[in-house]
Amino acid sequence: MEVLPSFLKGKLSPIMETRLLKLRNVKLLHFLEEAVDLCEPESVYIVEGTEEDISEIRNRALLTKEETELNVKGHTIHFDHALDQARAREDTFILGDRIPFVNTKPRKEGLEEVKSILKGAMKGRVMYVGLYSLGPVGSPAQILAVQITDSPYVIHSENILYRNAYREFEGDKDFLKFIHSKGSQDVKKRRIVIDLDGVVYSVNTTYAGNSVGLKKLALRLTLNRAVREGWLSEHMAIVGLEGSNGVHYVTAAFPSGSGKTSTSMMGRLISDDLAFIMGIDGDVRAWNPEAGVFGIIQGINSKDDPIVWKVLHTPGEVIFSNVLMTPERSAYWDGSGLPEPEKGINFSGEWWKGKKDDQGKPVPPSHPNARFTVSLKSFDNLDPNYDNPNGVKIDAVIFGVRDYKTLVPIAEAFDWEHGVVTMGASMESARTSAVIGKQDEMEFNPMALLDFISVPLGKYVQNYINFGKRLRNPPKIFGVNYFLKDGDKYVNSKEDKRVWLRWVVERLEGRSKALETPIGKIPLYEDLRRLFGEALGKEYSEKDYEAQFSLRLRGYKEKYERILDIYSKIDTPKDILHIIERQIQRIEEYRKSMGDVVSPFRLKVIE
Ligand SMILES: Nc1nc2c(ncn2[C@@H]2O[C@H](COP(=O)(O)OP(=O)(O)OP(=O)(O)O)[C@@H](O)[C@H]2O)c(=O)[nH]1
Ligand SMILES: O=C([O-])CC(=O)C(=O)O
Ligand SMILES: [Mn+2]
Repeated sequence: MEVLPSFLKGKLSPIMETRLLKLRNVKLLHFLEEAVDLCEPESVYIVEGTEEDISEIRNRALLTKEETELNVKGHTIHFDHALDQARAREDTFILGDRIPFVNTKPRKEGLEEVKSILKGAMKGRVMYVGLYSLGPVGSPAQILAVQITDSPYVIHSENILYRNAYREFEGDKDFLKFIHSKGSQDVKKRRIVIDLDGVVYSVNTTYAGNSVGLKKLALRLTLNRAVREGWLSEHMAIVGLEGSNGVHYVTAAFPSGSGKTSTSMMGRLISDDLAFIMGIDGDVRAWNPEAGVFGIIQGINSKDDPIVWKVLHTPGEVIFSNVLMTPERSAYWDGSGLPEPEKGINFSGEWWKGKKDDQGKPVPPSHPNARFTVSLKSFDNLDPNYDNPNGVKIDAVIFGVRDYKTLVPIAEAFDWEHGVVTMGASMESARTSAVIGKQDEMEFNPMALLDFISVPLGKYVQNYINFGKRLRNPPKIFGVNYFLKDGDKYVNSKEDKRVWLRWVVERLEGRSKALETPIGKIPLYEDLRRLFGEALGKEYSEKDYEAQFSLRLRGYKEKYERILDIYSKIDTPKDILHIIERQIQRIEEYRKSMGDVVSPFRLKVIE
């Protein structure tokens, strides 16, 4: 492969030509041919990932006005279209046969539609080709991926969020394939089309959750592969928690907008959003597919989030998206604790205090799903193992939800299967602004993967259970809820999660006891009082404990009846249904003898 194929003639500078031909990757050439024929770009830019490359792409994002420089060195701001501020669930399809809970489209129809929109979409534009590795290079979790896009903002984001891996593409290696075009940004023609065996297409959107292929689009592909190969590709943070016997790494699933990034800042950061998890010699090991954070900015303040606050106020590479740019060119967002500016520029254009939209609704200065994009390397709590090809050993798994009414702040499962089924597969959580559409409605969201499941759900849960069976000593599983309310007030503050995480560590090290309940094991008052003192220097009253840990058994019963109903109607293995049925039976027995709401002071200590 010494000569350039004809479809690329006139589209590559001599440097780019050398870069491409050096790889001798015929599969890559075939992919480029498809993209060039379809999108008809003026030229092609191969990203090698050198420092010059990275700064060149950042400059191009500024030149095309996809980003604007802020008044701190290295900081830029990007705006997505006012109607393109979050993941577009309704416009996202997996090609192929119907699968319950998955938005599918017949293959031929889906491909024809998206290709007709992408036809010629890059005319007069540069087509960027980013070459990355999901997971540390040389690890069992390494999966190569190629992003094609006409948006320098998208490539700039990926250079921050993923590991450039140009050299790994030498030879005929396989890779995941993503083609994105910002198109005309007509949201009516926004489509995200996922071919599980082929290319993922995304057009007429720039919001990173829809356009950055390696993030949530790749998750559908890797989840599907993981189920076929017997490992787990999850929507989870990975964090190291210090205990008396060293560091315990845990993974933590929370639906979008519900606690992954904030939990990952409570200990040693490995990952804030995604995890590849494999069984290796009987242990569980996990890797971060990513190398950066695309985090929610609303509510980030100096007291609750000192680590993120520092990153967002220090010179260095940061892309802010959909916050307010003040006349002094600084970034402002809601919940920062700073006074609201009088005016600025935001996702709706010019913004001023009191601005209303077409329907007369107030326009907030920053969008509730406004975000920051930053390399992991910028965080003071980054764990030295973040890029270790061996990953880290996982001792516990957390499944967390946003449940205002029923679930206790933390409970430990009886065992792996009980936790996987009644905590992970049974998650119900309130929708947040990370998805376009109605907010705050409770929805079924198994393992925080509702939008990303790409296999039948029963099969997915069975893979989880089988995964545990192959382990020497399966991790303990915990169910968490940071969002319980009494009336309209949260019963916990944001920092209380430190205490729940300490309890996890003490359970792993055998230093805290537990109370038996029908839904799992919960903390004792005495242990929590001690931990609130140690972790936060806070008094913890019996009244607080009772408000947080009373078992709302009627709510629990109704929840598991809904879950049983859902799983009974799809193709679910019998053993999984039995675990839910036994949970309902246990709740009913307790409820009959103890009533609808049971104070934790009436429960017995088990260990
Ligand atoms: N009330 C309350 N809010 C919290 C707590 N922890 C986090 N939040 C808020 O919940 C929102 C989402 O938290 P994140 O940790 O960013 O959620 P995430 O799971 O990383 O979300 P994605 O990045 O969309 O996947 C933010 O606005 C936080 O400020 C908590 O303990 N209590
Ligand atoms: O993908 C996104 O848009 C951001 C994110 O982390 C999520 O929604 O889970
Ligand atoms: Mn996050």
